[in-house]
Amino acid sequence: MATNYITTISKKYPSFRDEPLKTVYRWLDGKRQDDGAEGLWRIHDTLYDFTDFIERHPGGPEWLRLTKGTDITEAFETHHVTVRAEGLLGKYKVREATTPRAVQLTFRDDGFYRTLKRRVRDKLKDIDYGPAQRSKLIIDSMLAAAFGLAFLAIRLHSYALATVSGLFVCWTMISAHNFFHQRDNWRMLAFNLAFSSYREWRISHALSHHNFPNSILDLEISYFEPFLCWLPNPSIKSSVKRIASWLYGPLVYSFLFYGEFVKRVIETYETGKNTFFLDDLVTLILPTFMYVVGATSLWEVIKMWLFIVLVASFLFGLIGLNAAHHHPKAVHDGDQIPADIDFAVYQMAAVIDRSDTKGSQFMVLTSFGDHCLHHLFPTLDHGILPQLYPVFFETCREFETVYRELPWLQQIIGQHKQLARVETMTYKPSEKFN
Ligand code: HEM
Repeated sequence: MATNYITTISKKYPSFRDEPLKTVYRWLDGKRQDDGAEGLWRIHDTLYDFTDFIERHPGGPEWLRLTKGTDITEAFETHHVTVRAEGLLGKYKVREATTPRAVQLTFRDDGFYRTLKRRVRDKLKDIDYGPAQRSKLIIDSMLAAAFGLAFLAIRLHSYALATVSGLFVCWTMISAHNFFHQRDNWRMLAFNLAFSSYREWRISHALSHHNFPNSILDLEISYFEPFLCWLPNPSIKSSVKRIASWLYGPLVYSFLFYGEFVKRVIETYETGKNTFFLDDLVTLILPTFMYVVGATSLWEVIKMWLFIVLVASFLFGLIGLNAAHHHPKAVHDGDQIPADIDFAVYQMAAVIDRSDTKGSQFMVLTSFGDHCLHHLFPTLDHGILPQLYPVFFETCREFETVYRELPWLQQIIGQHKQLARVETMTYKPSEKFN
């Protein structure tokens, strides 16, 4: 039978996507307008009212508070591996939705994702959870190293040591990403170490990017579009931008963290909506510590701290934007994908894993490693993901979907080729890779 293809997972061009100030709250407003959730929460084709459940939600109240009025199908499916959450749905059901879903990703009971989830659920009963504890030890050690090096840097007036401190700030933040995907816990706050916000990333990264990677619904695509454009669409990237972005890309990486802060200041000023919370003060802990223990001038501390943030930002961009999504063979909106694509198959289409970090828990935790499995089960600690490969590969074979991986150098070269790519391609799940 001939396969039908589609070129986007979003049936409708997302509302507010092209507004000049792209923010997480505007993204949620757009979903409220487009998702047919009628002011409630939508899962598949049913509407629910979880108002009374918000404060009791084991994952934390924020997830449900933020998503009222939107379709949470993908988030609901991926954030609950056990059947407990599904068992609660009946209690909160209101009625059937009147419009079809805006996103064309499927979760058939006999499809790839649900089959794999059942197998993972069984597997989780007898795996070793020791590595999840080790993840905590790793992030705690990196946090301590970031502070220790910042102390030495300010005492010895050494920008070389400040650079290494920046590396540890970056690694700490990437590892904190493992924790903000999970139920509320203090380690997620480490993500706020350098002007970033775990709260905003739970929307832009966990709800937007994770569920709809490389699509027009992915904020990690639209945020960068004025500067770095990965969609293969000549109408949004001129010939000059396609190549010039290779040169100024590193500058974009360096100012990512400052940019996030400035954007939130502008948003608060322009919309009157406060986007700052008590946890944003975490950003000030490192410079305050440097000032207290460094016994030097405030100006010295500010200069060196801003330098540490710059280094951390550059490395975060370098690692994050070359991690797994922007190789020319990774599907981007505009490329052809099979119609009715299963959620898991779409994730595999949009991810090419890093092969060189496999097997090292430290490397995986600090490089967005084991990314495919992480997209499929974001609440599972990165430390335990390697134990799931046997059931994952078994399911890949059964559904004739090829798992793809490449070393970092090829990911970096691929990311630059993707910035230049304007021709679209067709993704065939069973097609051989390499
Ligand atoms: C935007 C949608 C949602 C998100 C992002 C979300 C996120 C999460 C997260 C991060 C956890 C912690 C997982 C862990 O530590 O293993 C969790 C647990 C849980 N959530 Fe949600 N959740 C959502 C919607 C819901 C809804 C609608 C229900 C109930 C009807 C629900 C019920 C539960 C339950 C029972 C748990 C405990 C863990 C389990 O037994 O699976 N969640 N959720």
